[in-house]
Amino acid sequence: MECHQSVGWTRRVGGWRPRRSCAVTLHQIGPPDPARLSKHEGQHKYDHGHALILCGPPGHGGAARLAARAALRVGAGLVTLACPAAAIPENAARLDAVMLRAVDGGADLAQMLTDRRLNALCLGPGLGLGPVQAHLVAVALAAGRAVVVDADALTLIARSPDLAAGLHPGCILTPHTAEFARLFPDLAGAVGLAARADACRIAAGRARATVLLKGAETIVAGPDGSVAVHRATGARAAPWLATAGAGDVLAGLIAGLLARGFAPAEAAGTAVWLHVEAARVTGPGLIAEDLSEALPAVLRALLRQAETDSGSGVVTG
Ligand SMILES: NC(=O)C1=CN([C@@H]2O[C@H](COP(=O)(O)OP(=O)(O)OC[C@H]3O[C@@H](n4cnc5c(N)ncnc54)[C@H](O)[C@@H]3O)[C@@H](O)[C@H]2O)[C@@H](O)CC1
Ligand SMILES: Nc1ncnc2c1ncn2[C@@H]1O[C@H](COP(=O)(O)OP(=O)(O)O)[C@@H](O)[C@H]1O
Repeated sequence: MECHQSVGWTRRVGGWRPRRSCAVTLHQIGPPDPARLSKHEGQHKYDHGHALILCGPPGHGGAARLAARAALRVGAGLVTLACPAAAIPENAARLDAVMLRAVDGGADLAQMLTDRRLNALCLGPGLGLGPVQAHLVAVALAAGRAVVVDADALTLIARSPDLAAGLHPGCILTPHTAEFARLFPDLAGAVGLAARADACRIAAGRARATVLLKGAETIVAGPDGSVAVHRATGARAAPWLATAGAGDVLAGLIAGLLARGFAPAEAAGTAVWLHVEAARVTGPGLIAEDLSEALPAVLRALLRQAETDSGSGVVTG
């Protein structure tokens, strides 16, 4: 899709401004390559990575649990939920395949991250907005892992230039419109696809990270200036995604794909497509819990199509 929008920045009085009037290609995010999502004979769980999902205090764990289950469903080999010790009983009662570790602050997290096999983190869903959580975000960013920065972690970063300075190219920021406005107030208010894409591209350059701006038209912009869009409109409409926790599931999907070794922009685009496809498979009545449960059918259909296209007719997955 050809889209008239700016490329590059120019310095003007009052700060950086996008350069206008160049035409760049806004890539459409389509179905992922099934070969990237399959698992092969002879591989073991550590070949598919280990995602760590940070969780908030007792009574606030639902969002992180949704993310953790999505990370596991999309194929991360292992997923661990790190929560305050006081929240272990609640989470243990609600989780089986997802593992649990007590993390009461930044020092505990730093100790845990000495295990290099924990290769992807998810920060923010239901995390909380206090100083303990801010320290967790600082430690997680400093660890230099692939990181999904969502929900409360975005709000903390918007409040703290020091935290924002810790962002790096391994980060994927996943704001909804209000979170985007908190992070980038001067870029908020863009109306229309081209303007939103432009705002997202500038934000990614500024953050030195991938930015995924959520909505019926979701934009994924990389720090290298690349921009892509997934349009859940028309034949791919998914209005039942407007439900509490859908964004937490998306964050978990991205974290799971990062654990599997996907690069940030590829993880973001693949997750957005799978998320919408899972919503479309489920249809009316969808709640966030349904998205992960719909994933096996979505993945199987993708893999079956690939087998049919290659002519073998055998689904190996
Ligand atoms: N089941 C759960 O445990 C859930 C927990 N959640 C957690 O609740 C915390 C607060 O997240 P919220 O996003 O609700 O709240 P926020 O504190 O980020 O802000 C929500 C406000 O932003 C406005 N807004 C504008 N555009 C919006 C958009 N596109 N999407 C959403 N809000 C928009 C809304 O009107 C609302 O007043 C996070 O930690 C989040 O992870 C939510 O994700 C919902 C589900
Ligand atoms: N009308 C819609 N059409 C398509 N996708 C939508 C629609 N409304 C919301 N979504 C998607 O659902 C998710 C909602 O995320 P978010 O706003 O963070 O909610 P929550 O914080 O409750 O998880 C995003 O991925 C967004 O793109």
